[in-house]
Amino acid sequence: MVYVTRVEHFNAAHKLYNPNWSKEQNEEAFGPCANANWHGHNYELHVTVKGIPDPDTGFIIDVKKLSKITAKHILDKVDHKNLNVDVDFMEGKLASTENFIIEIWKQLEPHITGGKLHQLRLYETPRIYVDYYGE
Ligand SMILES: Nc1nc2c(c(=O)[nH]1)N=C([C@H](O)[C@H](O)COP(=O)(O)OP(=O)(O)OP(=O)(O)O)CN2
Repeated sequence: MVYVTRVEHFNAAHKLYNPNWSKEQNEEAFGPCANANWHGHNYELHVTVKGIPDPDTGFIIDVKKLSKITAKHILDKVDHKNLNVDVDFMEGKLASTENFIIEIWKQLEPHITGGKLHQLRLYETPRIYVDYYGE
């Protein structure tokens, strides 16, 4: 089994806010990321597909095609957008990195052909990232 990874990047704005909580509770939980404090991140998304290389191409999946699939189903919807307001698949979700990666998986996984989606890694900042394996 071989694992091939394509790295993508995008910029998006968000705030961390629980609508069921008071302003004070949100500030307590999320600090400067809460309430009206919209801010942006330079996200980096690592998409890893596993499989056996095709004997004719040597590819599990052509990473150029993988990049186009990711662009169509994720990047075109989130790049330069507000995750709390503009992104249909984040509607009703708290825009944490954890929730975001789960929703990205749901959008992307059905469109991966050839290999199988193995892992997503999403960097919110160079010091904060989450991994997700679809379970
Ligand atoms: N478990 C999580 N914790 C936090 C998340 C998250 O998604 N999951 N997100 C945030 C905020 O979005 C915050 O904006 C993170 O950015 P920042 O404070 O700039 O993060 P850094 O630690 O990289 O920056 P420092 O300057 O090193 O503090 C908070 N928590």
